[in-house]
Amino acid sequence: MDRFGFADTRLGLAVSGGPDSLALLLLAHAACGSERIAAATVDHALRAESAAEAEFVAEICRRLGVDHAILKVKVEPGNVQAEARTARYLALGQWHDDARAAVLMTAHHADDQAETILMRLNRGSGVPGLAAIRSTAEIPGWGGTLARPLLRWSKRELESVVSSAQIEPVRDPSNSDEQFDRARVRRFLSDQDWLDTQALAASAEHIEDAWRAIEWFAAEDWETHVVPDSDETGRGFRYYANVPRAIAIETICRVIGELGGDAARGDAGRAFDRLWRGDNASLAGVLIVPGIEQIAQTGVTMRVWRFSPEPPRAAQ
Ligand SMILES: Nc1ncnc2c1ncn2[C@@H]1O[C@H](COP(=O)(O)OP(=O)(O)OP(=O)(O)O)[C@@H](O)[C@H]1O
Repeated sequence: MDRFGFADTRLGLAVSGGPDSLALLLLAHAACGSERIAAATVDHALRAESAAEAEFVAEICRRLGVDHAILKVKVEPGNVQAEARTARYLALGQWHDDARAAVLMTAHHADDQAETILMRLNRGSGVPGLAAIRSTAEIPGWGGTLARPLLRWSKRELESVVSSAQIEPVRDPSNSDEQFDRARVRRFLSDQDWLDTQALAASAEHIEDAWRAIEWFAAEDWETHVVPDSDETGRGFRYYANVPRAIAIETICRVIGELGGDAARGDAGRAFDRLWRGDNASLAGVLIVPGIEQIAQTGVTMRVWRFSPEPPRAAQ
C-alpha cells in the first residue's frame, strides 16, 4: 500500500462484501493494522439482501477492530447501474472526507483491467481510453483522491486471500449477467488459456504512463504556445502549433473548451490534419484558420492557428 506514497496517512476502503474488496480489507489490515484504515459499505437498497450484506461487512470489521460505516443511498430510477455508481461515489467521497482518510481505495484488479482494455481495443480507443482503469484518479463527481492498489493482483489471488481467512464472500448476480458486455468479455477471457490477464493489465499500466506524459506535455504546450487573440468578436486564441499530433489534439480540445465548445478527440485529430495541410477547419462552433508568423524577437517563422467563434449562420 505504501508504494503509492500514502505511508502514515489514513486509508478509506470501499468494501462491498464481494471477494475483491474483502481481500482489499484483509490485505490493508495485514499491511497497516486496524488504526490506519477505515471501511465503508454502500447499501443501494436495490436487492433484498443488501442490508444483510452491509451488516456482514460490519461484523468482519468489528472482528478486525476496523472502523466501519454503512452508507445508505437512494438510487434514482432510469439507468439503475449508472445512477447507483454516481450515488455510491458521492457517498464514499463524503464519507472518506468525514473519516479524515487521505485517500479512498477500491478493489479493482488485473482481471477488471484486462476486461476494460479488451473492450476499449474493440472500440478503437486511443491512448486515454487504453490507459483503462487508472491507478490513481479523482473520485468521480467528488474531487478527492481515488486509488486502486490491487491492479496487479489477479482475481484468483484475491479469492485465495479471502478463502484463507475462511470467509465466504457475497456474490453479486449481476457480475455474470451476460446482458452486460463486461460479463461476456469476462467469460471469453476465462475460456482462453493463452490470454494472460496480468500481462494485459501490465500493458494498461504502461499506456497509463504514456498518457500521463502526454497530459504533462499538453499542459506545457497550453502554457507556452497558446495566447489570447482578440478578433472582431473580442474572443479568440492563437496557437503556435509545434508539437506532435497527440499533444496538439489535447491543446485543440482545450482551446475549443475555453471558447465554450466541446470537441471529441477524433474530430480534433481530423481538424489537426486539415490545418497541417494549410486548410481552414471548423470544429464545435469554432473556426480555425492556419497561417505563418515571423516572431519579432528571433526572426523565426512559426505555424500559427487562429481560433475564433464561428459567426452565426445567416437565416435562409
Ligand atoms: N456497495 C459497495 N460498497 C462499497 N464499495 C463498493 C460497493 N460496490 C463497489 N464497491 C467498490 O468498487 C469496486 C469496484 O466495484 P464494481 O466493479 O462492482 O464497480 P463498477 O461500477 O463496475 O466499477 P466502477 O466503480 O469503477 O465503475 C469494488 O471492488 C469496491 O471496492
